[in-house]
Amino acid sequence: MNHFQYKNGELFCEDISVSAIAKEVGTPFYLYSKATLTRHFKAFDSSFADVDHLTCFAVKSCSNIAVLSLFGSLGGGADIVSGGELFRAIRAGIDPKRIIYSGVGKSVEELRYGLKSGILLFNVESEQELHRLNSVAAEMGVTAPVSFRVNPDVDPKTHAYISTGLSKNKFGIPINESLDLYIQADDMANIEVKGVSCHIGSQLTLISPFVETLRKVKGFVGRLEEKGISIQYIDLGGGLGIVYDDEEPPHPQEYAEAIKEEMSGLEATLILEPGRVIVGNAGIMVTEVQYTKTNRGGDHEKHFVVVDAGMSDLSRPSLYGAYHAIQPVKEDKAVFQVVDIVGPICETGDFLAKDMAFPRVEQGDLLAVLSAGAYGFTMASNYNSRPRVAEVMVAGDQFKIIRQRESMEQLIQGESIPEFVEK
Ligand SMILES: Cc1ncc(COP(=O)(O)O)c(C=O)c1O
Ligand SMILES: N[C@@H](CCCC[NH3+])C(=O)O
Repeated sequence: MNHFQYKNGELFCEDISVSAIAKEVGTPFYLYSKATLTRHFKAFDSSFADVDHLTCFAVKSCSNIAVLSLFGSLGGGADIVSGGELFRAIRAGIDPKRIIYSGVGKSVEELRYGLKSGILLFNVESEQELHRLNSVAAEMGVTAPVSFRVNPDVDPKTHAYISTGLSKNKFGIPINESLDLYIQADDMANIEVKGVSCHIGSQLTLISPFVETLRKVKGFVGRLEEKGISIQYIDLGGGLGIVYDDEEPPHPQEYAEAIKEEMSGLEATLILEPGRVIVGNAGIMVTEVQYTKTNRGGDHEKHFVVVDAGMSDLSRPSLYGAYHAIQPVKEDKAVFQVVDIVGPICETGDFLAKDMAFPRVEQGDLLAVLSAGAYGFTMASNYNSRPRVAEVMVAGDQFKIIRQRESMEQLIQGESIPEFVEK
């Protein structure tokens, strides 16, 4: 359930019509519903209410500080993967003791920043990272709290580009080779071993890969205990899928029940890193039709709806062939035709939808691209020198721009013409 619904033929976000927002903000823009964000966060988090757990929202999925601050106020922490995300999380008021740091390529500077900030855990992804972290911590005279991200070699049965827990993926340390690393880390002066973490992929629609992973982790924790290494945190990562089209992902409650059953007997705090399941259907992208056209070949004709948002604003369709439902903001359009909905960017791969049966729309009509709250704005770029779009949050009958549309000046901010180029 989300708060993007039609009322009298007009799409509303909570109590405000999307057209009214577009009139003030211009297009394109991302639009988030506070009530939906809150509802989805609580639905996930409260499913684990009876176990010791921490929900660390995956910042990469939707990183606006207003969104992070909302989840912080609901008791959430943050799963970060860069110094930039750490900066955002702290600015949003998230307690560093609720921040965990994943990622295969943490730089010395980023490790230092994490240590200085006093984060809860570093999810270390390689032996070299462990050594780097130990020496940075030694140099700073502190101890680094560590989980290793183990790679359980479980097939998450999702898109190949967002599968992360197979042995052929770059993430984590093969679970079978991790024991020696734990023993090594346990002896290091500036490392405190605290947990085991994993994350097998994103947009999972089955529970079984999570359960298989947790079983492997559980077995591994037993082996660690035999070596005298006790584990305080078990981090299962994120990955629960959502409905974009006709998927049937499990409800967070079902997911939680399966996990809790497997966790029984373990004395550790459970950490979860959900992203998409919380924000995916709490945000849409609004775009305006610029042109419609038909390109005819010998034996075919192709209809295009050209809109003012493209792959630089929402890259998922181009990057993964991902499906996003698209609907006109005004519902009264009745004649359907099969169209490609494309952006203004000079790439054939710049599309938001391909061969979609779509009501006949006209120049100036507003379209809502649904399920755009996760990996939407955060994956936007300035390709074709397009300023990044605005982000807006609605709460009831109010809305606020939570990120201004970029200006032309911001587009070239930091650029300069050196003397040896100037005429
Ligand atoms: C380490 C890590 N944690 C959490 C997530 C969040 O995943 P999702 O948005 O699928 O819940 C990701 C992204 O897949 C990730 O790489
Ligand atoms: N960017 C991906 C998800 C990647 C998750 C990161 N580990 C998507 O849009 O589906």
